Amino acid sequence: MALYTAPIWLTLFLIPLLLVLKKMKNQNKQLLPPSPPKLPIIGNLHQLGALPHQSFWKLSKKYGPVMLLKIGRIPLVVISSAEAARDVLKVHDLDCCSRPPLTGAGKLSYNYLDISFAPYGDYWRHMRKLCVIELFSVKRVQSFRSIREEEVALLMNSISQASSSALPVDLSEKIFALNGSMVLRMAFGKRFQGSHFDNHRFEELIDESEAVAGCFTAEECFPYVGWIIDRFTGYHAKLDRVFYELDSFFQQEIDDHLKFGRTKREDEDIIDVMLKIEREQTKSCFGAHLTNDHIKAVLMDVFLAGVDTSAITVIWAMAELARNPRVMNKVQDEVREYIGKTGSVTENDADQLQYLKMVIKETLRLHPPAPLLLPRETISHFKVNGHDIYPKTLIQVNAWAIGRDPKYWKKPEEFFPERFIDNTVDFKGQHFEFLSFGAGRRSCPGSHMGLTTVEITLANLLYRFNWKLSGIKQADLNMEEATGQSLTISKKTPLILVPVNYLQ
Ligand code: HEM
Repeated sequence: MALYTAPIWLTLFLIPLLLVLKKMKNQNKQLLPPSPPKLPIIGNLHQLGALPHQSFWKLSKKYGPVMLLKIGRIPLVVISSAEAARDVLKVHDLDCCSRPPLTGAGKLSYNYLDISFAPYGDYWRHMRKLCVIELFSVKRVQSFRSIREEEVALLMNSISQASSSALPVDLSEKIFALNGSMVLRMAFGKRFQGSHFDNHRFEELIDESEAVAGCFTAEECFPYVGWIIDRFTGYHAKLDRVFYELDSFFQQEIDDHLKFGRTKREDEDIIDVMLKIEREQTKSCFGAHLTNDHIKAVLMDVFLAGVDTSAITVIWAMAELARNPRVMNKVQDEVREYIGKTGSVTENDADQLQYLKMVIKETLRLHPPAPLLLPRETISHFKVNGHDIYPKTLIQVNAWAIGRDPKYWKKPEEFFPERFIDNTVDFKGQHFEFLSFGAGRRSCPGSHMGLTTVEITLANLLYRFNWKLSGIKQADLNMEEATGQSLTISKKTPLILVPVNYLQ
């Protein structure tokens, strides 16, 4: 009996042991992406630099297009080629279409009730669908047309005054203010000039919100000790202040819209639309009722995603044109020939200007406002280029580096809009060498609104004025990127140009 039981016990012991050993062997076979050397505790944090997309680009030349970094305890995979971007944003889109739970984003989005920062799931799907249909559709964008045309006309008048005295204008300031006004009017249906909450404070608030929303706290990167750094930098106090200011502002606007006797407007603003949905909704929409917090979270998205991105694009475009007179003359000829002497460019006109569209494309290739898109978080395990990527990994796609890669672009550093003649490559999410609006499930739903704003602004600036540099040569125009921003990157120094009236 003992003779036979011994092998049975042995087998019962051996099988689990073999299984454990096999699992360990498989685990050893896992192929993580190459990594630059790390330091204890901080990992690769010291290699991020002031402009992470540029640092990642340099590192990727040595460590490849799929590269693993550690930011404290957080694993981060940086994607730097069109092929790997296709794998991540198309083939494995579903495996990595969530967003990391960032403290700042969580607070400013009323615990992820928005679209941009909400984790992937039913709620995000419903909310995104609702906003795509109700807020970002071609019809809705069209309904805001008069706002854009009026605001652009006001800007042209103010530049015209400066031009009559041959004064230089700070175009960066003016373009940010223009976009701020447009978004405020689209969201709240009124202008804020001269009030306590004027454009200047609004712009500051957007910058401050982006700075606290788009980054990890030290506590998230370094558990146990990070909170000391956060206390030292005043992160939470800053976040609370920004949240309080925006929240009271949004609440007041919602209350004003709910006031009895408010005159009904023909063109609904974003609060009108959201309040209508709140009134008419069926409970099944989100499994819960749409509340004021949902509305405020969407407003937050519209402000954070909608103001900076379009303004940054217009400013880079004007900077590139100012140092490329050949392109400047060609695009101005196109606009002026098409418009004649009518005095201004309408949105219908702007839509017909093919070379202008190429100028915008070329600007977005070289200067994508969100150079690393928005961070994604993986939901499940998958492989890219044979490398294992595990759940809860942060993914950043370096759209900026891919847009400058000589593998896909001839003379990539040159501002040459003609590269898009007879070229089907576009930024609509199907060509992974050109990712200014992202791709896949989390791609930008506001691209039509953004592009319409950029086109009408640029077309009028180019039609109404000739532009001269203020006391510097073209080659000396500062084209550096600003540091200290988190989600979007703008031009470092203000763009100062001298306007000369074309229509005397
Ligand atoms: C030139 C203008 C714009 C550019 C270049 C731009 C670019 C982007 C990029 C790169 C992303 C991230 C995509 C990804 O993670 O794959 C994004 C997301 C987003 N954008 Fe835009 N954007 C622009 C204008 C706008 C406007 C005007 C709005 C709305 C008013 C908007 C709303 C959003 C929202 C809500 C998301 C988050 C989508 C999600 O997570 O599901 N964007 N945008």
